[in-house]
Amino acid sequence: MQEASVGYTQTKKHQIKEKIQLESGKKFGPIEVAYETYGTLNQEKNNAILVCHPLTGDAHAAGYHEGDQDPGWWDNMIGPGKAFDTEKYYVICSNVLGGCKGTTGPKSTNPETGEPYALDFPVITIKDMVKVQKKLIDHLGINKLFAVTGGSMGGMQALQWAVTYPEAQKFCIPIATTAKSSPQQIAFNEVGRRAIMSDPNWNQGNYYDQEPPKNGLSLARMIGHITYLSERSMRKKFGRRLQDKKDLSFDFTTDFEVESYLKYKGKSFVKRFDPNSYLYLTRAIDYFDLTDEGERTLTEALSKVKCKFLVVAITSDWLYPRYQSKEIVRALESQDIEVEYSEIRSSYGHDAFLLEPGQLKHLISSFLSKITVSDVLQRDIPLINKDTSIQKAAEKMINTGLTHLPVVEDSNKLVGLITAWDISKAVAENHESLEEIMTEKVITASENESIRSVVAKIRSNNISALPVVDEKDKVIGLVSSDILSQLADEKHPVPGTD
Ligand SMILES: CC(=O)SCCNC(=O)CCNC(=O)[C@H](O)C(C)(C)COP(=O)(O)OP(=O)(O)OC[C@H]1O[C@@H](n2cnc3c(N)ncnc32)[C@H](O)[C@@H]1OP(=O)(O)O
Ligand SMILES: N[C@@H](CCO)C(=O)O
Repeated sequence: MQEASVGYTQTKKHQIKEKIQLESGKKFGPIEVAYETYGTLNQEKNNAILVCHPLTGDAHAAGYHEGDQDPGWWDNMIGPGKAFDTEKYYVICSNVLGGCKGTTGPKSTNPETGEPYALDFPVITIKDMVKVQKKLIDHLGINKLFAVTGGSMGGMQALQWAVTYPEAQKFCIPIATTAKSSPQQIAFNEVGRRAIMSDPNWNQGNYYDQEPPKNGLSLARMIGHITYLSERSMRKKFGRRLQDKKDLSFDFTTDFEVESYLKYKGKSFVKRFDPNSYLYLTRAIDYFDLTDEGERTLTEALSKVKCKFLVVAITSDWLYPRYQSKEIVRALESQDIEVEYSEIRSSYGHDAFLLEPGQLKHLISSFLSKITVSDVLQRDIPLINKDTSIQKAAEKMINTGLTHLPVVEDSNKLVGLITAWDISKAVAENHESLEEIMTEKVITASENESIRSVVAKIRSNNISALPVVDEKDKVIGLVSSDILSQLADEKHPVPGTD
């Protein structure tokens, strides 16, 4: 399928009225959450992918806002035919707590004072960000996310989701990240923060009605940006070329292209970011440590996770080096948790997760294509037996929204299937018992069957849901054609389809 844009998008808002308990012990609220969604949430609400943004990202991950020249920050990854294919998945991205792009952060108005919070905003952590995202996901009525993903600080959030809400996602794809910030990462963040706080315009964070600390923020971004590139990519991009001059100036004006580039990056950053948010978000990154400051090992921290992992590192990333991803992989493997490790081979450095969509698409789609029925089946379904009244069966369908109910006997052994159509027929033809109308030769799926195989069954028999049974014909759950067709791999059409 050809890649395409999700088109025009709009940022929506969700209000969390109650206060939430922060990791610091403080309670904080109300909170407004800015978010965008792309694609369509299916009826079962099981095709949602939460994309968590990196340090300076926002809710606008894909598509265009009216009047904008540039698309969202991960537009090369999200859209029809892209790695996160919006023809299959419903992609959600929200601005983090503490951010400056619509979600409550230091520049938001404190309802108690009517003034911006500034430094009265509480120190927040990755756990707190994730807690707020969970409230948004609950609000959208999604019990279980198909996947949670993100790069850098987004990868930290994805890991934290798997630890805090083990039942809430099937797949976790952390990219170019770590299970705990290293001294070097903290050190760079601290230099950036000092640059902001040393700017006289910072004024202890109270600059919202005056000139903001632009020089400090710009300097912080210049330092940060160096860490997002690799030595090789800088050499390739700039060499020692001079900017708009033939000779060295022998003063402290801009001589080299690389200097000009960094100044440009710093200057453009201040137009889109709040200095206080930079302080708070880098602090949240510093505090990120799944081992809770050594209170438990990483293996212990990850011992309760339930999802499958694809951990992606970047070969030239010296800010979040590969060993940090491998630590996560080893800890998961030692717990027998299914994990794949892959590398983006790139000279771009840390920012390669924004610049190598081709490789990422290949890694992610081949990882997601390995899913089986067990990854998508709905386990919590009502079962009925032959003696259930037709009215009761109809009630169960209405209450659950399911159009197929397996009929079982002792120990949940499958003996038949009732569909909404059967119920209509029973009413029209005056049948009195389920036994008269149920299908006895039921086509079923097994837990480890591939999606392709089940889609083939569904299409060739023209049915829309299958009971999933174990080797003793005991019902485990139900899969519907909706999610299955979406996940079927278009590169390998399912037999019997055009
Ligand atoms: C909303 C968000 O952005 S979310 C988070 C993701 N975004 C970021 O991280 C932004 C910071 N990262 C970057 O800028 C990254 O380098 C990338 C990955 C996003 C962009 O990579 P590339 O497309 O290779 O762009 P590159 O780094 O070369 O920068 C290009 C810009 O620098 C300018 N530039 C290049 N060389 C020079 C120079 N010698 N002097 C001055 N400016 C220069 C270009 O004119 C261009 O300007 P424009 O962005 O206004 O068009
Ligand atoms: N360059 C990205 C990654 C930082 O880790 C950003 O600014 O968010």
